[in-house]
Amino acid sequence: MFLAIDAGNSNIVFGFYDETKNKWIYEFRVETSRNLSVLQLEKTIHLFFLENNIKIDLITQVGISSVVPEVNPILQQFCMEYLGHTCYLIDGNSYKKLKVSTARPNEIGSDLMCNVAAAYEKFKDTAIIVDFGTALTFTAIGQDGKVLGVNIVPGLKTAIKSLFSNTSKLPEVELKLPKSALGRDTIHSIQSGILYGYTGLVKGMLETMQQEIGKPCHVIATGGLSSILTTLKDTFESVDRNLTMEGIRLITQGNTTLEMGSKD
Ligand SMILES: Nc1ncnc2c1ncn2[C@@H]1O[C@H](COP(=O)(O)OP(=O)(O)O)[C@@H](O)[C@H]1O
Ligand SMILES: CC(C)(COP(=O)(O)O)[C@@H](O)C(=O)NCCC(=O)O
Ligand SMILES: [K+]
Repeated sequence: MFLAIDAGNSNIVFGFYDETKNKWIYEFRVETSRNLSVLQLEKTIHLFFLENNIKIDLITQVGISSVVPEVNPILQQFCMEYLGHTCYLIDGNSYKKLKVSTARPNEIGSDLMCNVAAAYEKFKDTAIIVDFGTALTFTAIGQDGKVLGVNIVPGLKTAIKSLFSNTSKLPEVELKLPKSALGRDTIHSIQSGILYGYTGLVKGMLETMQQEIGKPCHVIATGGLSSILTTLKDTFESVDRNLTMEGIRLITQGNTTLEMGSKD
């Protein structure tokens, strides 16, 4: 069994891939805390393993993507102590040969690079990956797998939290699409503004990007919040919640069609 650990700014996701069944069989999330301790992580995971009858010995390999460097030592120590494994931490060296037309390839988040590897494996064609996490990101890949560009905006929850923390009177509202776009009270107004507003943002961004690329692209969504905007159901060719984990697996195992660069 392969274990992918995807450390994002809101959640650290542990994904378990069963190689005999060729599928992701479990997903486990913990909140990303910069004060996370190894002991705390071990306790939580231990319980999850017991509940799901997962045997540690079945884990043969561990790959990590992290965009939260503060938790890296904790995750590495966890792998060594609890799983008895060294882990492969994806970084700029993992994809140093990858064709990237952005100015500073090493700056790109490893989660986005994992998305690129997995989406290119799927389409082998121009594609845009929309990742609904703490940040909402758009990553464009060319026909040959070259990364054409990345756009970053505040994610849905981040936008809601930012209104709450920057105003006196706006509450933190549930991420729920209201029936009407015309807000009738404060909660409804925020929900409409964010959810219908982001619907337009995503559609507009995709249109602008495809115009610049000069052809229609495959568009795929991922991320913990990828199913909130039901208004976008016809915009995405597919929604793949495991895309980043799939990329972690492909890069760690050196199985990408893209020339990523050596992991040694
Ligand atoms: N099954 C789910 N249902 C609803 N929301 C979810 C689910 N899984 C994750 N989320 C939400 O998705 C967000 C995290 O998305 P994620 O893509 O993991 O972000 P990040 O990579 O920035 O940590 C969190 O706000 C979490 O509450
Ligand atoms: C854009 C991100 C913050 C997204 O992180 P997430 O929403 O998954 O927590 C992350 O990929 C990151 O820190 N990237 C570095 C900057 C870049 O990609 O150009
Ligand atoms: K992510």
